[in-house]
Amino acid sequence: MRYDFHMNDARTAPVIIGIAGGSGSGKTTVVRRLTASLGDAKVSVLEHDRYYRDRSDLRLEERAALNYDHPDSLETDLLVQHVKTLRSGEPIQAPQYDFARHNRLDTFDTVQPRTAIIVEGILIFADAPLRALMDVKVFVDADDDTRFIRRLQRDITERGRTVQSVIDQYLGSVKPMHLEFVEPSKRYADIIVPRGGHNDVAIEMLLTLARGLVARG
Ligand SMILES: Nc1ncnc2c1ncn2[C@@H]1O[C@H](COP(=O)(O)OP(=O)(O)O)[C@@H](O)[C@H]1O
Ligand SMILES: O=c1ccn([C@@H]2O[C@H](COP(=O)(O)O)[C@@H](O)[C@H]2O)c(=O)[nH]1
Repeated sequence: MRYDFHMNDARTAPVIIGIAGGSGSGKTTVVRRLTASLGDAKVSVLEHDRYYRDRSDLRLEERAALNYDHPDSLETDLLVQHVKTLRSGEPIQAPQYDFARHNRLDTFDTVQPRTAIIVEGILIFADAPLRALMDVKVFVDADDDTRFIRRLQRDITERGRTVQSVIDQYLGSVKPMHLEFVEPSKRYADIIVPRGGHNDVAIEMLLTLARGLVARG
């Protein structure tokens, strides 16, 4: 079978796979399965989350009150530049982000150019220049209540939040921004994975596609 998408047949550039979906939908789970299937040596992952803007100008309480689900909260231009750099075969310095303190760290991770570049995040399909770089666009879907429950558990155990703060943030910004920006961006997906990161049939099909693309690289 031949996969054309919008890429050249004589591929030398890496295949760029976008994994989008609402918060708690299972994106990270899908990325892990792709990485395990293709092999660490062939895959680099760039999380859009790394590119939340630096707001050291604000106090922690002020940063905690910001809307982190609007596209303007992210430095997407820098991510676009980094994806282009990786595509041209050069490594990049990806920013590190501290979710507990809602701020960029002043340390970076070196990300190497590899055969497959996975770009992951809630808002990656909401940005036209970023979308244009992707060869395959996957949207991981899950019911809103399921996503909220997962987020509640994750934010309390991993991101230092209280139950009330997760509820307030969800109702104040996560849910309205999801409806305004994330859900409508699903229309750009080539593949939609229903029921999140543990949908074995859908994920197996995605892995077969990805292995085929990487083998051509
Ligand atoms: N289909 C599923 N059924 C049950 N738990 C799931 C499923 N998909 C993901 N999870 C769990 O839900 C949590 C959030 O998934 P994750 O992949 O981190 O979401 P995201 O990266 O989209 O925020 C994780 O603890 C993960 O193990
Ligand atoms: O400082 C921050 C930055 C982001 N968030 C929230 O993170 C999620 C996106 O992460 P997922 O892993 O996709 O859930 C987004 O909904 C932001 O609300 C934050 O709380 N604080």
